[in-house]
Amino acid sequence: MESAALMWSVAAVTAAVFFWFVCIMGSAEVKGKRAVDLKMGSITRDKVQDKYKQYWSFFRRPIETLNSSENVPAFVDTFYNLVTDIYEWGWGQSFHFSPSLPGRSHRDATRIHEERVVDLIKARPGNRILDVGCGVGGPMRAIAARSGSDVVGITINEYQVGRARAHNRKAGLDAACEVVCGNFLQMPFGDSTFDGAYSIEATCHAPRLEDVYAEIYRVLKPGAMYVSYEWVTTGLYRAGDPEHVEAIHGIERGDALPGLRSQDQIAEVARRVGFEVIEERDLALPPAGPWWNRLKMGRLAYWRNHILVSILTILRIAPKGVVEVHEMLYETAMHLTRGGNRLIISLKIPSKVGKVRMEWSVSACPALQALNVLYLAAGHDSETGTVTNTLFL
Ligand SMILES: C=C(CC[C@@H](C)[C@H]1CC[C@H]2C3=CC[C@H]4[C@H](C)[C@@H](O)CC[C@]4(C)[C@H]3CC[C@]12C)C(C)C
Ligand SMILES: C[S@@+](CC[C@H](N)C(=O)[O-])C[C@H]1O[C@@H](n2cnc3c(N)ncnc32)[C@H](O)[C@@H]1O
Repeated sequence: MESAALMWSVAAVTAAVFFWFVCIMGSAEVKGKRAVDLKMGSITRDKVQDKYKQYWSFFRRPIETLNSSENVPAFVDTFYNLVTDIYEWGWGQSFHFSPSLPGRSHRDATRIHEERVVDLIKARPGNRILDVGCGVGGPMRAIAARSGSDVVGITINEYQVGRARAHNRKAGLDAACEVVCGNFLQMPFGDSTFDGAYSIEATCHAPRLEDVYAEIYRVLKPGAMYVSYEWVTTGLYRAGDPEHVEAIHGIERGDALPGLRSQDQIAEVARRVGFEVIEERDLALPPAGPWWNRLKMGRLAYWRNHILVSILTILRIAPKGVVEVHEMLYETAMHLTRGGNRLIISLKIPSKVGKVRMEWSVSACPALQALNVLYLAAGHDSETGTVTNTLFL
């Protein structure tokens, strides 16, 4: 009798520890996803491993063949089927980095970085704003809530559309946020139909940046503003250094990128399609804290997540293939950290491009600088050529 009671107690404790490990420790940052709910987007369970292998062999090809390939959007779609739930579970609803802000949480830094868009493109209540490559809509909700604008997001991935709509409803923002499934290289929107646009770490998936920038230019009303947070290689990147090349290729393979562009190419492309470039800035440079800091979540956290996905796969709760996808993301995180530490990749060159001309003057505001925030004042007037606008970046 006593040994039966002991066995039951051991079983109960084991179950409680397992529940805590999976459901509490393994729950999403923003409680959006739990480890036990990991799916692989719209891919059926039995196809996950095959799809992962197809993805991997496609993105291991030489970059020159990738950026001329018509198949890139289809493989980017597969990539987001494979990673969307893991991103939500391990990172949250905003699939991007942000400059780290001393004394502020990652969550705050993310929101501040997103809300900065509102000022940059001057989004106002009643405006129609386009989110190019919207993911599951973390930025879209922050920007709609902050600006009172209506935001229309586009993503190539159907599964993300469902996730974004569900989050919008839950946040009570479904009237202000619309999500469309489509290719940003051929958008299903009329010419001159948006008052502003932004893209956050999304246009790096385009094989040719011209194509997506030209589409954005087409759908913007004359004078409207566009801001893009781009992933780029910096001037320190040396194509002859094997360590640099390995880091950059690792980032491209593990993030479905058909070839990273260098920092001096972005504004040039924007001009070529008709934009006037108003301002360009590398937010990875001081005073901003390193964007890759957040990846230093510690080997323990990665190890815990690895054990979790392995157990869930053995129990057939998670589909076969999840462990490989998780492993790929871990490798990618290592390459991103290496690239960041060597300063050969910068993830933040927001280039603010618009169809109007404005004069900019930069002045330092000590109080704001303490938060690693820069203060910009712009002057421009319709009659005299100088209106006053104050932007907090
Ligand atoms: C802009 C893009 C995505 C940027 C980031 C949101 C993601 C890049 C690498 C991802 C991650 C790497 C390691 C994962 C970890 C192994 C896992 O346990 C939990 C999730 C990760 C932290 C995951 C989260 C998202 C990233 C940081 C690209 C695609 C253009
Ligand atoms: C790294 S995520 C960023 C998502 C979002 N901007 C955010 O910060 O949370 C990149 C997004 O770009 C989208 N994307 C990539 N290529 C696309 C294409 N050709 N057409 C539409 N969306 C695309 C992906 O589906 C994904 O939603």
